[in-house]
Amino acid sequence: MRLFRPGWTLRLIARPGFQAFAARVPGLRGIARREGQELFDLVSGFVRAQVLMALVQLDIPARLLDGPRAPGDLAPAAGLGDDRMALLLQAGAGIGLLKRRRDGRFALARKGAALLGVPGLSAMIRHHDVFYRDLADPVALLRGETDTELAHFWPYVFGARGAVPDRVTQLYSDLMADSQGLVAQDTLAQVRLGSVRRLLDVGGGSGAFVAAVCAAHPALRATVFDLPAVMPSARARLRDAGLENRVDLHAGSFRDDPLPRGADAISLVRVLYDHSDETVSALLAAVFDALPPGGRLLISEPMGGGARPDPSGDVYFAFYTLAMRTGRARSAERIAQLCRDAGFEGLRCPRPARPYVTSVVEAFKPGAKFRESSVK
Ligand SMILES: C[S@@+](CC[C@H](N)C(=O)[O-])C[C@H]1O[C@@H](n2cnc3c(N)ncnc32)[C@H](O)[C@@H]1O
Repeated sequence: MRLFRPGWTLRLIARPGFQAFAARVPGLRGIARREGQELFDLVSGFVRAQVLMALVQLDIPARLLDGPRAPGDLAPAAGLGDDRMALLLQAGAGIGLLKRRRDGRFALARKGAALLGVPGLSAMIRHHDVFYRDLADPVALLRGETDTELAHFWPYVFGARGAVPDRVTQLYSDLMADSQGLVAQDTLAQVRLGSVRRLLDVGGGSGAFVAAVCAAHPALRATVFDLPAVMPSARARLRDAGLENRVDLHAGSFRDDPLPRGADAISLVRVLYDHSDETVSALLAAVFDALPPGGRLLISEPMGGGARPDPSGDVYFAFYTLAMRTGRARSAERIAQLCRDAGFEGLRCPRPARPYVTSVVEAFKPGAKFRESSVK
């Protein structure tokens, strides 16, 4: 007979009496306090996120960039009374974005300054009002009973073609392009594209990834393939970057149209997680078809659902894609399997530097060129 049934420690910890006991015992006390604080951080997570939202909506970090300010200085422009501004600034200091000075003024903390320095982060926070409304009843969301706003916010989710207002297309293109700098940086650090002659970026949005690749590889040419509605913003961005002679634009839907041929590498950056397994399998088959023997497939996006759950892929992106209703955050192993099913080999899943930014999977179409490059 076993002395202790499996899980006895968890049942012990779950007893209110044990919690009171642990708070008194040296050794256990430190652990209980730390875990208690972590638990409370989870309980108050939504309030923290809303404090962050208020700070960003009222431009407080930007307004503190020139130096510390008193609540009374900042209150009128925000339409708040001095006491409410003091409450908000105090909360901002509580979550580590601001610092309270002895004289009662508030200054930007390092994290608050970094928030301004990450392109697209403020815009991302601002658009979370939509996401939070979708999360208002998380069980209903999980049961599929919510008509989510995010599904309508991202117009291509249901395969829309051209019927989306320009303002909406521009908004999502900007959100994606702003955050693309970090994604491109982490992606390019994980792969060597020196031998690539032409890159086809499928779902390439307004061309921000291709622009970063062209800057890193001056001899490379590229094509951006995306929905017709996205083409005007891609054209404008690539023209501003002086890349109109190196990058072609190809309008189409990968659900309905063949992918252009002629590229020896194809990238899918933050594309797969928007779509169902069925759409992803069909897309990977089309990519396989469009590549020459030895051609390279590069997938880069936040991933989740793997053996080591993490708060970015398995909480944020998992629920974000759930609210979008068509896709899901997949693990590198799952993506690699879908690639193998499509015929790819030579799979690489390098360890991501910042999983909350992106993770990479690289694969090759079987063929002479792949064998040559893999021997190097
Ligand atoms: C999340 S955004 C990523 C954009 C860009 N790759 C990036 O990382 O910034 C997904 C992109 O896929 C494009 N897309 C979605 N469905 C598509 C389809 N059926 N055919 C072509 N592009 C599509 C969208 O228009 C959008 O630009």
